[in-house]
Amino acid sequence: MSKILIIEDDAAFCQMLQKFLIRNGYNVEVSFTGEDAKSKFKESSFDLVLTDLRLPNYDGMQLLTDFKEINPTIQVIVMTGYAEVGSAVEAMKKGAYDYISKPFTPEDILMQIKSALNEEIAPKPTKKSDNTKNSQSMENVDHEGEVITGLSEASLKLSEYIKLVAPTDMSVLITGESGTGKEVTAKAIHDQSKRKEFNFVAVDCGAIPKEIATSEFFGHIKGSFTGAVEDKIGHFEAAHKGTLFLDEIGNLSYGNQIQLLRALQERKIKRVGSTKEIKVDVRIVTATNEDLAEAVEQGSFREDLFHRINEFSIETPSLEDRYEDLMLFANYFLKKANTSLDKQVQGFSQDVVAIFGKYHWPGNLRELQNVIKRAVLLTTGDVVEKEALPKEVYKTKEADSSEENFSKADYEKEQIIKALKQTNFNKSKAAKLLQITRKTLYNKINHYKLDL
Ligand SMILES: Nc1ncnc2c1ncn2[C@@H]1O[C@H](COP(=O)(O)OP(=O)(O)OP(=O)(O)O)[C@@H](O)[C@H]1O
Repeated sequence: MSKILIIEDDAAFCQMLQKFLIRNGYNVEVSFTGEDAKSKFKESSFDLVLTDLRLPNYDGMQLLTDFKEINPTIQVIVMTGYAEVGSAVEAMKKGAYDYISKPFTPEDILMQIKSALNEEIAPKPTKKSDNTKNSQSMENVDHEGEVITGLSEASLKLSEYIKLVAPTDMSVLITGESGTGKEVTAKAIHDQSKRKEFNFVAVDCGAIPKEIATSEFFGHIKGSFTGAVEDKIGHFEAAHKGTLFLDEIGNLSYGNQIQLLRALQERKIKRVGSTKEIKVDVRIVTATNEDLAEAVEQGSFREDLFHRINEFSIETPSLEDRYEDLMLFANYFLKKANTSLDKQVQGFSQDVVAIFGKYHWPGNLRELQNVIKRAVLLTTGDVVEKEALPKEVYKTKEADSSEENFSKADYEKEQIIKALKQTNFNKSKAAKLLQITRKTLYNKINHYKLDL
């Protein structure tokens, strides 16, 4: 049985990966820090190392060099963020076998491991969702994501809009704060459309370096540039007859916006290095947590493209706006965490329910999900207790005397003005800086009657 060492500081992710690999017949050890990994590596012999490059208090590249010094034949696969391709290439120069960009599917990592260990690779299933790999993450290892509809007015309205627009071919712009379920909404539109038998291709425009965006969108042919070692289809072709979901569309460079607009208008694309036009039939769904209309006014987003992608718009509500659904989501995330971490936590203590109700959840559903997953990991009893929650969830709004409120208000006002100045009065960016939602920022601007 081959022995694998995983080094990753995200404990929950690490354990999920460990379980998945154990289920696939490997002997797996994990380390959350570089120091620990090094001592484990010295003590016992491994066939393969799977390591993150960014580790607390340890340079991942140095760790790779150390491993290679101890055992020059060790196979190392590095896990990187999409934007870190440069360091991945450097890692390979230092002897890493390969790199894999996060998020990745379980099948992808399994294939790479098998290939590194020279094991036989089973043929990939040919189901339609194969091309949707960008939209999947390790979250899908243990649990097929369900979509919770919710019963609050805001949730019902969201479902109604999805139902209404899904069967049409209209392009949809989904706006909403970070973590409110924009991608889930885009997928629901696809699943309820006549395109559902074809691919849903999700692309995070914020994570694609602008130099490679053209080839990512439209593909390339072998030899068209250094590194184009074989023909590659782009996201447009992959989404043919299906749905192309462009997340964080506001992050596209101006040049890429022009290319995108042209492809949408002409419904034809050309791969980089090729003169052949290829017809594509894609429905476009986009998402942003920026104020695109403001970006248009400021000249950083093209107005023609804005209208082209915004035939219909949907706003995903913040968790604050769907508070009636909070425990519905909490219980669902508990079930999901139990499944992925192999735990049997039954519920939440009264204290925790009260804390959840008071907290304003700036990171919305994603934050709720992360808080619950972490809490499930830390819980040894039947129910999640306050101690398993991160402090910031229950340490808010505790000081409530009017004097404190007064000085707090002054301080808050000052911070808001400072953040707005710092971001050139871009409210989305200022809200991000202040770690509050855009809506909360607008409310506070009104509340303090700030004249901007
Ligand atoms: N209706 C829902 N039912 C179940 N889970 C949901 C639902 N909506 C969102 N989630 C979960 O909440 C998390 C955040 O959702 P999603 O990624 O769609 O948000 P987002 O708005 O696209 O985030 P970002 O702005 O950061 O890209 C995901 O893990 C998703 O599975």
